[in-house]
Amino acid sequence: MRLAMPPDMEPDDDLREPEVRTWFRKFSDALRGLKIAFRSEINFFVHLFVAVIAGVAGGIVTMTDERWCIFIICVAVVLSAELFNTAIERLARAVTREEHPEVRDALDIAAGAVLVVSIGAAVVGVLMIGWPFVAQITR
Ligand SMILES: Nc1ncnc2c1ncn2[C@@H]1O[C@H](COP(=O)(O)OP(=O)(O)OP(=O)(O)O)[C@@H](O)[C@H]1O
Repeated sequence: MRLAMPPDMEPDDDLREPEVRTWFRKFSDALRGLKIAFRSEINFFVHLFVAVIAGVAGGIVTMTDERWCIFIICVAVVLSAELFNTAIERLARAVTREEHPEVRDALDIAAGAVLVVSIGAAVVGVLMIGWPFVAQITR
């Protein structure tokens, strides 16, 4: 079966070679995404600020390598969730600027994902850094 060609498509459009993207190009596109997200979302600075404070407190209580790994994974997971949330917000805005119940659900679900990992990371931070830090300074 031959599908009808969209009106804005030239006859040879579907025969063109797909663009070969180098690893350098993919990497620079990913860095561009990071830059856009960090510039447009205050949430990243809030997460980074909390991470820096926790990192300094972690340095004071002298954590083991394993604990540093858990700390780094927590920070990476929270920032990744925030990046996905930002990406979904951008897509939603591109799809429609009108009120839409399913867009609302999608945005709220994405925000819920950030909330879940943030609470998880906060609990890990309190158990692994907060309490040892308080114990050390009140000794
Ligand atoms: N097109 C839409 N239709 C229906 N509800 C929407 C729509 N756009 C946004 N909302 C609602 O408004 C909320 C905030 O959306 P917005 O994209 O402005 O997020 P934000 O204020 O930048 O949030 P965040 O702090 O997570 O980045 C969404 O969680 C959703 O409930």
